[in-house]
Amino acid sequence: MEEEDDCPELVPIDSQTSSPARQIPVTIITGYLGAGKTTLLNYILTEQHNKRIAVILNEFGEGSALEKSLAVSQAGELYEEWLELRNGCLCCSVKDNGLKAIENLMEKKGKFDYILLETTGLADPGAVASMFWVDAELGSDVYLDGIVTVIDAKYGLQQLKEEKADGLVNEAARQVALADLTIINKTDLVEEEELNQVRDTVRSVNGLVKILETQRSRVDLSEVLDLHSFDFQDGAKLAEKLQLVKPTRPHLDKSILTVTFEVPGDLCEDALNAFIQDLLWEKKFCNKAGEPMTVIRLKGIVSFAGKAHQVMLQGVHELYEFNETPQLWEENSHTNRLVFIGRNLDKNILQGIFISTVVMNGGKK
Ligand SMILES: Nc1nc2c(ncn2[C@@H]2O[C@H](COP(=O)(O)OP(=O)(O)OP(=O)(O)O)[C@@H](O)[C@H]2O)c(=O)[nH]1
Ligand SMILES: [Zn+2]
Repeated sequence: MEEEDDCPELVPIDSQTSSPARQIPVTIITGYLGAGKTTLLNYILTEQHNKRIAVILNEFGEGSALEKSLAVSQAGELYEEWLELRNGCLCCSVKDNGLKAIENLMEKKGKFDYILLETTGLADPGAVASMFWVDAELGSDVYLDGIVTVIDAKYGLQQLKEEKADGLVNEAARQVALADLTIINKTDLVEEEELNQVRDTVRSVNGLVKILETQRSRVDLSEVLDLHSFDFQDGAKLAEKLQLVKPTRPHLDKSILTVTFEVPGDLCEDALNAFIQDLLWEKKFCNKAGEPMTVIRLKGIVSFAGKAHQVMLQGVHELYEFNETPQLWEENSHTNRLVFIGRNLDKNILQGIFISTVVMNGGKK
């Protein structure tokens, strides 16, 4: 988000003043136009009766000063709340009004157990995800549980392949790149062969993502809710997952893909900050063709010199953070694992820069 720069500095609120209430998970449901997002929401609402679920049928990301509604469902009843997204910087507008609206609503209607947020088909879920993430540090009532991307089995491939003018990132592919879970929906409309192509293409973009296949978005709810995708308490789970990631081969032109590498040793924290900022913010690193590498999603488990615990690295767009996990390193087996999802990524170049600038002693023992 270019607008980021215009945001006022946020000052941490004294966390002592707010009671240490349980945080409420937010799942972002995204996906291209007509893929089946609303169908999924409705399915979850009818299936899930034990949770008080708030649904934000919102068009965050469109950026215009329109009135937006916030629908809350409880035991089959639907409340609707209107909120106004004032003009101005998108991230501030979404952050201030979106989060405030949720918090106001909770004050009025009591706490929810869960929040589902449907973005518009063309929205960049990264921008929406950022609002919850940034606020987490400020002691927000809510936290981001995961990003779910619904894909149309029939038109998904075409949508993923569409080339954007001026080399802009294809929105459908970006949604897949950011997803923690993808749901390939409308499988009734395609033959096996076509479905395989969609699945392979999704996998080619995102080597980490879990893929489900559905009709009418009917999923096992336990596979969609409470993913804890950003939960650093669960560092072991991410470490395990990262080990299984395979680098992907591009299926699409100008495509987004996943690269991953494993490097032994300890890292210098300042150097890692510099590396990530050069990569995410400055776009300083280029592939062999001289095109700047663009990272949309970043995950890792790393070892900082002098720290006994494993550290989780998470990045969405231009935001990233490190968090110490409860996991301790085993003696002499400090292995840094990183996964990058983005465009124009060249694994060898990236790994080379990483080893020479971030790993202590340039990776030499
Ligand atoms: N054949 C078929 N149609 C489906 C399936 N799932 C949803 N649909 C239909 O596809 C259309 C779009 O579904 P929605 O759930 O509204 O999709 P959406 O992603 O919310 O759409 P937008 O909000 O407009 O971007 C509706 O007419 C659904 O009834 C499916 O599995 N098979
Ligand atoms: Zn919809």
